[in-house]
This record gives sequence, C-alpha cells and structure tokens, in this order.
Amino acid sequence: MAPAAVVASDRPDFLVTAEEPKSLQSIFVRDEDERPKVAYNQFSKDIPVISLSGIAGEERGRVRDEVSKACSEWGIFQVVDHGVPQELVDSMTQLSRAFFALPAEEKLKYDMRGGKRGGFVVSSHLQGEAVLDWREICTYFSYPLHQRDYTRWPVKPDGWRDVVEKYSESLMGLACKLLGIISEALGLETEAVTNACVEMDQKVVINFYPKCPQPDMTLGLKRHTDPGTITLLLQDQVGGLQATKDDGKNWITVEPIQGAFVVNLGDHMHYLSNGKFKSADHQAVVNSNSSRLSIATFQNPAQEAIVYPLDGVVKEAEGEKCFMEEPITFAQMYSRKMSRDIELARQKKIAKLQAQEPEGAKA
Ligand SMILES: O=C(O)CCC(=O)C(=O)O
Ligand SMILES: [Fe+2]
Repeated sequence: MAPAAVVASDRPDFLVTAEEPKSLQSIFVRDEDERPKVAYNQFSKDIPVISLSGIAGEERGRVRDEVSKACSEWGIFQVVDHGVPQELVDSMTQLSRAFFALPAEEKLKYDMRGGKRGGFVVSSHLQGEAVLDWREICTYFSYPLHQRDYTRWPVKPDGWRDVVEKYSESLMGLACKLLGIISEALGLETEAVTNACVEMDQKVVINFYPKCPQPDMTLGLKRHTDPGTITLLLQDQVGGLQATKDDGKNWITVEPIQGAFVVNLGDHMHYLSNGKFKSADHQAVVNSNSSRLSIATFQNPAQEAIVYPLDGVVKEAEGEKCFMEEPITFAQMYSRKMSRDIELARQKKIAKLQAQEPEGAKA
C-alpha cells in the first residue's frame, strides 16, 4: 500500500508568489469530511471574552470564575486588558508580515526541512501528513533561554529579532499570570501548574495564510488540539480561527478582537485537570479575499515534566476517578500523540484507496 506521507517533491518551497495561483494543487485538497463547514468571517460571540483588569486585586475572584467556566466548556477564551503593550503587538505583527513578504530565497535561508529546530517552512515541519496545510510558518524556540539557538532566528526584516525577544518575554509573563489563575480555578495553589511544567518552554509560531484560490477545499491548519499547557494566539482582523466543543458537529468562527489574545488550553492542561478542563479543538480556515496572519505562542512543560492529574484535583471522596492509568513524561505524551495522528492519517488514506478500487480488485 502506498505510504500516506507527502513526498518531498510534492511539497512547494513557498506559497507566497507575485502572481496568485488560479487553482489549488491537489496536495492541499482535503477529504470532504475535513473541509470547512462555516465561513471564515461568520463570527460568533460564543467564546468568552475575559478582562484581566484588576486580576491582582479585588477582581481576581471574578476572573477565576470566568476562566473556570470557559475552560470547562470550551478550553478556549479571549483575554483583554492583559498588560502586553499595544506598541509591541503592533511591531510584532507588522514585522512578521514584512518577513513573509521577503523574497523566497531570503526566507529559505532558514528552511526547516530536514529536522532543523526553528525557521521557515510551508505547511508544517512535521513528517507524515497526507495533505498539506495552506500556510507558511516561521517559528522560534524562545525558552528556556539556555537552549535558544539564534542561528535559527531570521535576521530580516531589520529589528524583528529584537521585537521577537521582547514579545516572547512579555507573553511568558502573561502566560504565567494565566496559569496562576487556571491553577486557582482548579482549587489549587497559584503555582501548581507552573511547578508541574518544571521549566517552562516557549515556542512562537507565526502563521501566514496567503489568499487561497479554492478555500472551500482546503484548510489553513487542520483540526487539532495543541499538545502543550496553554497557547496564546494573536490574530489579525480577517478571521479564520474556528473551534468546536462537540467533536466537530458544529463549528464556530472566533470573532477577532483588536488587541485581544485567544487562550487555548492544550492536552497537557487537560491531563493535569483530570479532564475537567478541555483542550481546545480547533482549526484555521482560509479565504480568497485576503491573507491572514496569526501568531501562536505555545507554552509547554519541559520534556521530562510528568503528565498526570495534579494532587488535589481528583476528589476521590466525591467518587471521582483518575482518568490516566499511569504517569508519563511530556516527551512520551507528545510522541504518542504524533504517532496516533500519523496512524489515523495512514488508515484514512488506505480506506480511501480501497473505496476507489474496483470491486473485483478487492481481496
Ligand atoms: O491561525 C490560527 O488561528 C490557529 C493557529 C493554531 O491553532 C496553531 O498555530 O496551533
Ligand atoms: Fe493550534
């Protein structure tokens, strides 16, 4: 049986071109059941928007309750009044757009293919996908500081590196503030989740989704949950982030709010909470009217951090059970997730090929 993975020669080096393509290459065409069901600009107000103003004082209880409700229902919410300076957000957005507008040969100096840690690539740096995502990405591994490899950080456009450093630091601060509230929302000490991360790891992925000739047949980023603890997502005003809380039956498009961050809980957080908090089930759709930029800051635990419900979360006296059989490390959790995703894609491809075979050819 043919392998499900994309072969290297099918993968374009870049998507941004002077002349917009008229049709979609087949490598981007998704199966019908994966295609978008809701328009990129049909915005919904279902995702809670939470103001962090007064979080260190008398508003803390309100913020905690709102976060708790959003995490149980969706695993996703937006935050405003978060303290990240607007000028920094504006510079980060503007310089990121300028990076994707650079000539392809400049971006390809940081080509990530072949397992490089950080840089530029089309779709995803992961191996084994059967269909490609309609996006270019640039990614930085920003924390822990002692693992930072500046040789993988683009030097153009001028000044960007400096802005990325400031942005990373500011978002690390916001993430820690949020993890404190999330710990309290679980009825635990403020430091419980950050302690469980051992040493906080941070990766910034800048997603650029060019205008797409046939947006109904593809996705900017296929449906997934983020593996880590939380993700802070900055999106422009175009729209395209979609979420589902009922396993893909209904989708909503998250309304872009100027200056807000979308907060997604990841699988690590879901496990730490014994499933009380959801990991956000989401995807990004594209459109033919405008390109879109989003910047995802992934806050992950250390590779050796233990993934298991936190002490005090499982109330055995109230009849609750621990939903994990045994503790595993984050590295194990991640590799199991990746193998599962690749295996699912492989099985799907096989089923599709078998369905296409003429009756007589089926053994
Ligand atoms: O672009 C978006 O809105 C979603 C990005 C995302 O989910 C990711 O990078 O993991
Ligand atoms: Fe994501």
